[in-house]
Amino acid sequence: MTDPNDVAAASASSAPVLVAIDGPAGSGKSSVSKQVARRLDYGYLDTGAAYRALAWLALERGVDTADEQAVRGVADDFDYAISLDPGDYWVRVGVTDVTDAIREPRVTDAVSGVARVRPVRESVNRLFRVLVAESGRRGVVVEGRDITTVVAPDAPVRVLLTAAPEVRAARRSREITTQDAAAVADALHRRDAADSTVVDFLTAADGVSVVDSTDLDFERTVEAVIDVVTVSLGTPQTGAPDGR
Ligand SMILES: Nc1ncnc2c1ncn2[C@@H]1O[C@H](COP(=O)(O)OP(=O)(O)O)[C@@H](O)[C@H]1O
Ligand SMILES: Nc1ccn([C@@H]2O[C@H](COP(=O)(O)OP(=O)(O)O)[C@@H](O)[C@H]2O)c(=O)n1
Repeated sequence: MTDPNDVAAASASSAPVLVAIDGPAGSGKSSVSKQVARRLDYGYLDTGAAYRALAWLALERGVDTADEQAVRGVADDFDYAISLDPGDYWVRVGVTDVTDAIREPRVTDAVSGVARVRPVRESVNRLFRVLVAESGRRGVVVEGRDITTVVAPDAPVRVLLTAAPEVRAARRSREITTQDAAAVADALHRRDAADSTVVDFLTAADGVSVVDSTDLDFERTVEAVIDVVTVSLGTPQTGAPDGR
């Protein structure tokens, strides 16, 4: 895990503009954030991938994710890397590419157990801040559950991306073809319930703008988030010409 001393060194370098996006499972955080980052020519940081990669590593090692002490042991030896390029997304643990493996249902089922361990959260949060500070980007879209409240409460742009539970479950079940829709919906609601005991990502904190995508298609959701960025930063945001 990252040396806390790295944080001071990292924060001394020029700080990218942060767009913080939180929300429940299936609200569109990853896909919308990635597209917003492309449009603005910003970096993109998927924070959930770190918790998923840690859960993957715990499963690889046969560690019971209900055992906090054992999970902390795995986190102490977590060689993690993630791409912040929205056009080239990958996640690695050591030399292993785990980009696809961390989306497997067995990992999804285990991830909340890992995410509820406080020292693990503190440790990955330090890592996120270093990744952003060292990104070399003029801005980074960071998405997760506690970005607007814990990881980057001072971010100039803070968004809570929501959608009705049945809409989120339907979106996720269209992606997962190895499980039936009822099982996917059940797993999603159970995970939200477990996760929301640790951080509140269902109500907007003060100063956080809500984008409800229940009745918006993907494109309109991206535009709604870019509108929040424009209003929050006070200038129209122009990104890369190939950002669309
Ligand atoms: N506004 C939207 N309308 C329809 N589908 C959407 C919308 N936003 C996201 N999606 C789709 O819903 C699915 C879940 O989105 P995802 O970005 O993985 O959500 P999250 O990261 O919040 O779990 C993806 O297949 C995505 O393409
Ligand atoms: N900032 C974050 C991001 C994710 N997580 C945890 O990581 C898990 C996976 O996050 P994710 O963003 O990949 O989940 P999806 O909503 O994309 O399915 C969540 O279910 C939470 O347990 C968290 O606790 N805090």
